[in-house]
Amino acid sequence: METFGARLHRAVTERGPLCVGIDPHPGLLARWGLPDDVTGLDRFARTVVEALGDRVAVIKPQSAFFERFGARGVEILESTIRQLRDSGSLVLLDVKRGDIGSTVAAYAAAYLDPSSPLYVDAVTASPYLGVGSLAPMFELAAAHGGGVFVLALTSNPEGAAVQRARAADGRTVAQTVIDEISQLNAGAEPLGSFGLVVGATIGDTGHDLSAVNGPLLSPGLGAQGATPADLRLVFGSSLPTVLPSYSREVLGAGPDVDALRAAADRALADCRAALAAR
Ligand SMILES: O=c1ccn([C@@H]2O[C@H](COP(=O)(O)O)[C@@H](O)[C@H]2O)c(=O)[nH]1
Repeated sequence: METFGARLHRAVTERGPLCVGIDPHPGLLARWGLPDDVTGLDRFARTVVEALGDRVAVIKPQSAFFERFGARGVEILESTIRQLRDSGSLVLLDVKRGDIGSTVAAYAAAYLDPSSPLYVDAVTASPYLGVGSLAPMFELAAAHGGGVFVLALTSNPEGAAVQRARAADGRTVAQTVIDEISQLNAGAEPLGSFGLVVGATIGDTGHDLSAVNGPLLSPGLGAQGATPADLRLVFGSSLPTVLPSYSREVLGAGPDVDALRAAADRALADCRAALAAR
C-alpha cells in the first residue's frame, strides 16, 4: 500500500505544490449568484470540483461550511468527497478534530476508514488534548495510507498566545507538537504522512521545522494577507515540503470555471516561483 506521504509527493510532482479549499462562505455564495441553502452549497462545491479536481494536487473542503446546513449539508460533503476522489485530486478534509483518545478513535473511523462515507485522504487535527491523544488517528491513517495534518502555528493572530507559550522544558507548545510529529515521520521516504499546519502569516518565529520530514500545509495566503513571498520567511530551508493553501482568493474568481482555473494557475505559478527563489 502506498503511504499518504508518497501519494502526496507524487501529486505535487505531477500537479504542483498547491492546495485549494472549498469554503462556501455565505458571502461567496451570494457573489456567485447562489442561494444560501443546500442547493447553493451543492452547486458551489460541484463547480469547484469541475474546475479544479483534475488539476490541483490537494483540495481541502472546509467541513464547517457544510455542517452549518445540518444532515443535508453533510450529505453534500459526502458527495463532494466522492466527486473529488473520482477527479484525481487528493482530499484533505479540514475538520480540526481532537479529543480524548477513545473519542479520537471514533473520529478516525469517521474520516480515515475506507468504509466510511466521509472517508478522505487526510484530515486536520487539533493537538490541544495532547499529541498522544491523536494516536488512534495516526494508527488508522498509517494502516490505510492516509494522512493527518496537526495544527502547530496557525495563521490567525489569536493562535500565538497558546502556541508560543513555553512548556516546562522551555520549548514552545508549538515546538513540542513539531518535535512529536517529526518523530512519527522519522525515516519515511520520500515524505512522511504526518503533516503540520503552519500559517503563511506568522513571519519568522524561530521554530525549528528541519526534522519534520512531512508536509507543511500553509494557509493564510490571499484573503488573510500573506503572499507567496512570505513563505521564505516562515519556512526557510523547509520550503521544499511546503503545501501552500488558498481558499477565498481562488474561490472569489468563480463561478466561471475558466476563471477559477486561471486563478488557481496564477496561485500555483506565484507559489512555485516563491518556493524556488534563492
Ligand atoms: O491555521 C489555519 C488553519 C486552517 N485554516 C483554514 O484554511 C482556510 C483559509 O481560508 P482563506 O479563505 O484562504 O483565508 C479556512 O478554511 C481556514 O479554516 C486557516 O486559515 N488557518
